Amino acid sequence: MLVDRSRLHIALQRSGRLSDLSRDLLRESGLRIEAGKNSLSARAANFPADLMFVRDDDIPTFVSDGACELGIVGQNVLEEFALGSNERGFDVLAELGFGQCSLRIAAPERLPYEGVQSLSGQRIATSYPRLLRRFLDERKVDAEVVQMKGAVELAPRLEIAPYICDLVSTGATLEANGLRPVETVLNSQAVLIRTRKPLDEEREAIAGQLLSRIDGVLATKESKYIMLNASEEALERITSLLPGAEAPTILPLHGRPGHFAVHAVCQESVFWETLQKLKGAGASAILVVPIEKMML
Ligand SMILES: Nc1ncnc2c1ncn2[C@@H]1O[C@H](COP(=O)(O)OP(=O)(O)OP(=O)(O)O)[C@@H](O)[C@H]1O
Ligand SMILES: O=P(O)(O)OC[C@H]1O[C@H](OP(=O)(O)OP(=O)(O)O)[C@H](O)[C@@H]1O
Ligand SMILES: [Mg+2]
Repeated sequence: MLVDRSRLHIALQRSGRLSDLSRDLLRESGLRIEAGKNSLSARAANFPADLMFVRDDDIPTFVSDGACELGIVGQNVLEEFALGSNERGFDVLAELGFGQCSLRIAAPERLPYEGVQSLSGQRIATSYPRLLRRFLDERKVDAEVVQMKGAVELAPRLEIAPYICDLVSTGATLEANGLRPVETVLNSQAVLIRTRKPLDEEREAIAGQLLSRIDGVLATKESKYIMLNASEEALERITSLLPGAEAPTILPLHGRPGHFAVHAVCQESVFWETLQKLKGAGASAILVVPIEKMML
């Protein structure tokens, strides 16, 4: 079947750390996706979008070429790709808050390390040669970059290179291989990207619809709806304590003159400390409830 250009094409990782979370985000945005683990593509049953399940390394190319209008990929893969191309063919639309990891240089536990100059004249194994080279150049360190496709943590044991530069999140893989992180090259998370190639009017409208739903999903993840009661004198202090709430609604409480209900959408995390401060400022009957959907 040829590509249906009346639909939107979204490139997602087929199988790996970002796969389930990318699909979840689209599902939360209302797309009904019925695809088995082995499918290479899927049609959203209730939205004019087709999902393409590919290797994450291919996503920046597909989106830059316009083969897929949108894609979800880690900043690490995206920036490595961008450093190797003359023109930027994509725009980053949103940071998605999952797939957090860092590209870090690590050294064997037994090797002393006294800052980046310790890397001078040394070999460093990595799957991210361009990001690593940029890091070294910016610090005027002359080291040899050895490229590996995977299992980079094995390089010191195999005497391929004493240092490595690879993705780290918990640090468990480094520790299991007798390594410790010494430098951070890039902090990364999954991002939503779109092609810079112009879309026709119809697909621009479909993309706009999906993007506003995704914005809504991302906003609700952090947001909470707060309700509380307070006396008139305490209102100013209490509203100033509400995190990320712009214009709270203030309603008189029936049968309690001088007392009000305050309702607000807080677009930042609401911690126990905040609730304690609100209580200390005179708030009572404080309720914090999750928000299911939001369209800004
Ligand atoms: N330990 C980690 N914790 C959190 N996120 C990670 C971690 N390792 C990698 N990631 C993020 O998830 C992305 C995908 O990682 P994964 O290991 O599934 O990639 P891959 O093996 O290259 O997969 P593919 O088969 O698609 O090429 C990485 O590019 C990075 O953005
Ligand atoms: O700091 P940690 O939590 O231990 O995570 C780090 C590991 O995660 C990634 O590999 P992954 O497990 O995704 O396998 P891969 O080799 O297939 O990329 C990365 O390449 C590290 O090896
Ligand atoms: Mg890959």
